[in-house]
Amino acid sequence: MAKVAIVMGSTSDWPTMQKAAEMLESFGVEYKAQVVSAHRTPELLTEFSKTAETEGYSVIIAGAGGAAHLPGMIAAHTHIPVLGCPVRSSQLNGIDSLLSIVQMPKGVAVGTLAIGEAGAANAGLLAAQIVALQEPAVRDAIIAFREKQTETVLANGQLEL
Ligand SMILES: Nc1c(C(=O)O)ncn1[C@@H]1O[C@H](COP(=O)(O)O)[C@@H](O)[C@H]1O
Repeated sequence: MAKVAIVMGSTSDWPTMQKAAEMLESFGVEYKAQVVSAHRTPELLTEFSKTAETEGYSVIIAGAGGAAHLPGMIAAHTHIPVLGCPVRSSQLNGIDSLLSIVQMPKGVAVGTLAIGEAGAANAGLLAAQIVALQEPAVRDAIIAFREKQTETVLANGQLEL
């Protein structure tokens, strides 16, 4: 089965990025999580990005906060799709992370998700949807998840006002 890489700039990002991991687990998608920083471990970033394909990854989820150059720098080194997760920062509440990730120059793409845990969860969902193009079992699990979600919302929406 295709693997998903979850990388993050710091261990402090894990509570957010864990939401991506949980989503992938719920669909039975194999993943590996690790810390890689464009700023603090630049050589590891280059090695990780250049070997991602031979390591069997088909999607990379990259989360970082503040000056969040990680997703863009990974995308610069590989053609594998990169999903960028802006982690909420303490100073600017994640607006800095979002703007750092989303404003890529034409020709190098990062698919940017929303700030924080919901965005990270959706990165896991989107990565699973990409994997599902080749994996019928994952496709079935995603369809079942969406149907159950719709049923729950409809059931909970019966308010007596
Ligand atoms: N934005 C980046 C990068 C990068 O983009 O390469 N490396 C670390 N960081 C971010 O710095 C924040 C604070 O990190 P610490 O909590 O370790 O001080 C984290 O949100 C991390 O993603």
